[in-house]
Amino acid sequence: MKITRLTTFRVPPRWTLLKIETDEGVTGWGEAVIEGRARTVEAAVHELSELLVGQDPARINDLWSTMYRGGFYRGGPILMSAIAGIDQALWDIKGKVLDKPVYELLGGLVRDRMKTYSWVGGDRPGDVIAGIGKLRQAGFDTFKLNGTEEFGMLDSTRAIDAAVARIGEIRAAFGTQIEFGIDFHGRVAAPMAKPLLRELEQFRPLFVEEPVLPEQYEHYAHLADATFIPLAAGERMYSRFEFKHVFERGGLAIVQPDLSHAGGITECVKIAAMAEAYDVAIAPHCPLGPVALAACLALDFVAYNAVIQEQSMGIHYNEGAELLDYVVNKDDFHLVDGYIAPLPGPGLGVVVDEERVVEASKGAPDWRNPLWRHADGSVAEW
Ligand SMILES: O=C(O)[C@H](O)[C@@H](O)[C@@H](O)[C@H](O)CO
Ligand SMILES: [Mg+2]
Repeated sequence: MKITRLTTFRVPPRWTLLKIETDEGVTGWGEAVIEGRARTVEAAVHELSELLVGQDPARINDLWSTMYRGGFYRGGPILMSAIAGIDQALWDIKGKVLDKPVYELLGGLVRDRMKTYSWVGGDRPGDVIAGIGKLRQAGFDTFKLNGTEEFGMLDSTRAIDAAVARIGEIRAAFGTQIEFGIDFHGRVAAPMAKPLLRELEQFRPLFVEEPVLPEQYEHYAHLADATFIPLAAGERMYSRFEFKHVFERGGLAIVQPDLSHAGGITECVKIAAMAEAYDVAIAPHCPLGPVALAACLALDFVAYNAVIQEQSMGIHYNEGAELLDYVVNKDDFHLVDGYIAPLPGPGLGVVVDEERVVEASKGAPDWRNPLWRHADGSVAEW
């Protein structure tokens, strides 16, 4: 079998679906995107296709090494997201050829169902109480919200109190009937992370995510020494070669690689194994589409230390399309009490509605994240 063509479809809300075709009619799908730089990753995919067309899609490990090592420069969000989407599609092809779900090819199920969580509150953690109430009726009991709005390197007591009050409202409204992670989203700098974590400790969040920016990863260990709140990060780390620094220094209780940013299934299976060796849990990041989620689930069902899965149903980014809009086998993604069963189909287990994808790709908007500024006019981390 030979790879014949790679086609990319930038579609609302902000995803890029990649289709890899072969000379025997088997096609695989992946999701190759960095949110906000879709065209850049798309260009990287088509540059990498020079290494793929004419090759045997079964040789995923060699194709992965060729893409990662063959171009001299390596790593980072653009190249690793391009490789990730291609890797997902190659695993999809392999599973379809062998008529097996990817998790079977990776050693079979380690669990019968996977816990998921749902976002509430949006960019500016607004009315999360109503959001949680609504989602609880859908069976969710675990949520994630942004912990702050713009936050200065040295911010006021009032800013800390506002963040704390919002979390306090959640516990007051729902007690311990629910769990929630708080995403600092990299908005909080090292000087403010410790005081903010201290004030939030009383509410026992499930985790605090990106407590500082990923390039400040050496602070994770210090922050972990100062708080009992489990710390999580990883969506802006792109390979096992980055994660190793975090494992060696410690500080993260949970790592959150994104299966569409950190090199795909091939790479994230390795990251999960490294994490387990350090007794670190894995909770794959996935604010994206159905193929990215299916790739996460392929990992979740084979990694012992996978603890919870982000999924984007109803997420504040999904304007113009919802998680399952491009999926034919929607029922396979049905959640029961927030849990999802293994996708039964071969490969990644997603039947893509190609006609809908092609239609949606016509004139797809270029999504950009907001550019925030502090009161003094300086750029604020979004
Ligand atoms: O935890 C999450 O889902 C992420 O922080 C998410 O908000 C961002 O990755 C966003 O998708 C970037 O455009
Ligand atoms: Mg996050």
